[in-house]
Amino acid sequence: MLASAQPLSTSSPWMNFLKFDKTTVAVQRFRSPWDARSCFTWHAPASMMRDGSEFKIPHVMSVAGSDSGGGAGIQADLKTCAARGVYCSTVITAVTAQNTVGVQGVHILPEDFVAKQMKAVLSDMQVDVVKTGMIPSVGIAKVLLQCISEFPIRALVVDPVMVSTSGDVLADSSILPVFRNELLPTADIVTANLVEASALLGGVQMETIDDMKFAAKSIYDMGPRNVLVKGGDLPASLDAVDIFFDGKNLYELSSARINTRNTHGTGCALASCIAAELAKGSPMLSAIKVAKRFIETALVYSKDIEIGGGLQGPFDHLLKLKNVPHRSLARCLFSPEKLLLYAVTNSGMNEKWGRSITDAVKAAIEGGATIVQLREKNLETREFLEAATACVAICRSKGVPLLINDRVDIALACDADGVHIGQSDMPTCTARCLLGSEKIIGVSCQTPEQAHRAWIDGADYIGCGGVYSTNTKANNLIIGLDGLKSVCLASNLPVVAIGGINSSNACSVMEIGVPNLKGVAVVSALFDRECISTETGKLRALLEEALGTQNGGN
Ligand SMILES: Nc1ncnc2c1ncn2[C@@H]1O[C@H](COP(=O)(O)OP(=O)(O)O)[C@@H](O)[C@H]1O
Ligand SMILES: Cc1ncc(COP(=O)(O)O)c(N)n1
Repeated sequence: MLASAQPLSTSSPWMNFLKFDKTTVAVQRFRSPWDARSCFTWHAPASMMRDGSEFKIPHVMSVAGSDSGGGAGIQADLKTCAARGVYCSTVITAVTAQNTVGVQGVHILPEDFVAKQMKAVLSDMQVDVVKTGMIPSVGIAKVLLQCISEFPIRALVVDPVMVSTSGDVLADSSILPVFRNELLPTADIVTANLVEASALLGGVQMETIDDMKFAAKSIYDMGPRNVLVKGGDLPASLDAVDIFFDGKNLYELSSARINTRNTHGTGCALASCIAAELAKGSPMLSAIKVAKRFIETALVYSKDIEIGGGLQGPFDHLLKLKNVPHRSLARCLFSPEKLLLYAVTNSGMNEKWGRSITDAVKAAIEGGATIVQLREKNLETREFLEAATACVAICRSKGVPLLINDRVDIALACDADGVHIGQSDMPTCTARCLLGSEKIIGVSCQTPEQAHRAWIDGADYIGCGGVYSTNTKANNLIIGLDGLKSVCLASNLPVVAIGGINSSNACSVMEIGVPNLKGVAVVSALFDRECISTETGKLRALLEEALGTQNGGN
């Protein structure tokens, strides 16, 4: 259940009188009606609560400007929420023509159209948290205040965007009174950078941590429930220090200052990450700590990426842009025909013959393997990852897909083409969530029920066996050719047969007469032989012949 908000009056009775010098801060303080609401008495994490059969997805609505360069504004909010696993709807207040050099133009949207966007979202979707960025006009601020008074939300995060990192004005000083008198008093948190904090406080100097502490307390006196003063631009500080004030305690939140030009949009991402964590149900201080860590991690990851030629570059919220170790080599698209001769490695056999995994994989590909799986049960993770990364490079250069047995983490880390999982490994749908839609997932099935399930759960192919007895898998059930056929018939997925298959029985397997049986997976008959490439070549020729006979017979 969401906590419901008290309706908010649009006329503002919470006028504060602040005198902005450090000695006298005379404050007449009226808290907003939101003080009375229980927006932070979280009944249960909003995230992933099962309500009947449906998941309640934490939802942030971002009310902000569009940054054509994609680093800040709405674009930053969308990426941040996606990275944090939270749904983000967007109400665009202005469209900016912007890049890493600066802001070349600002087109403010008509306030009635901003209102239309807001109502469209709020009237239909259950928004947990509203996060505001660029509010470029008093009219748009009023529209926002009106809308959030009409619809229940759990929290309001205000990032009082005024000037871009490049120094361009995004909201002029005419916005300050409505910020001070109306928006801030309704906010659960305000996240102001040094320039914004100074502007809100009528131009106070912001040069030291003590100035930031003073500012946090003074802004708090304008009515928000919490204040974060961000020190990204604090000249004298070696660390990136932010000051958080919750009305009782002051916190100095410090992280390493990352030496990079790619800090465009950090403020937007910080605020939307706080909003995302609040939407999941986090208390305020932990939401801020998570957000700060999120920024630090993203900046470390992105410190050397090059997008645009200006002074302030964007960073990578999703930590994905560099994750293509072999970017010059195209990923293999999976087609069922690739299952024809499926080579599955075995570390014991490589040890026996004194071969490295990479040499074994190279030889199998040379002989004509059409797909390779690394099935390494003895290697430590580090060693396995190194070998897998090398094998990905080899396989990709030859257009042969490489899958990892069981280890989704290794597959992700080395950017393999996918995984092969068994019935007692990670569930297929969980593996799919982790791997995304592009990776190949193969599932071992021995029964028609398992085969049907694999199809429903989003597998790409089925590995079916043991067709014959084998000593590469202990206690393996032998299902024979009949079992193989019934599995094939139970699923629309392509099937590869496995278990004791070699050049003397491969043709009989391929001749069972089901169109979705696409090939054979082989371990010993390739890797427990003196010359892997010769054995692979022989088997490939036999399979081609069996295929030719089948196609000729059609
Ligand atoms: N170079 C940096 N290294 C680490 N953290 C940074 C760096 N620059 C900014 N931050 C952090 O990013 C967040 C946004 O801060 P800031 O850049 O001051 O906001 P804005 O983008 O609104 O100007 C803060 O948590 C700040 O500490
Ligand atoms: C549309 C829009 N919103 C916010 C910012 C602030 O981001 P930054 O301070 O990093 O320039 C921006 N530049 N553009």
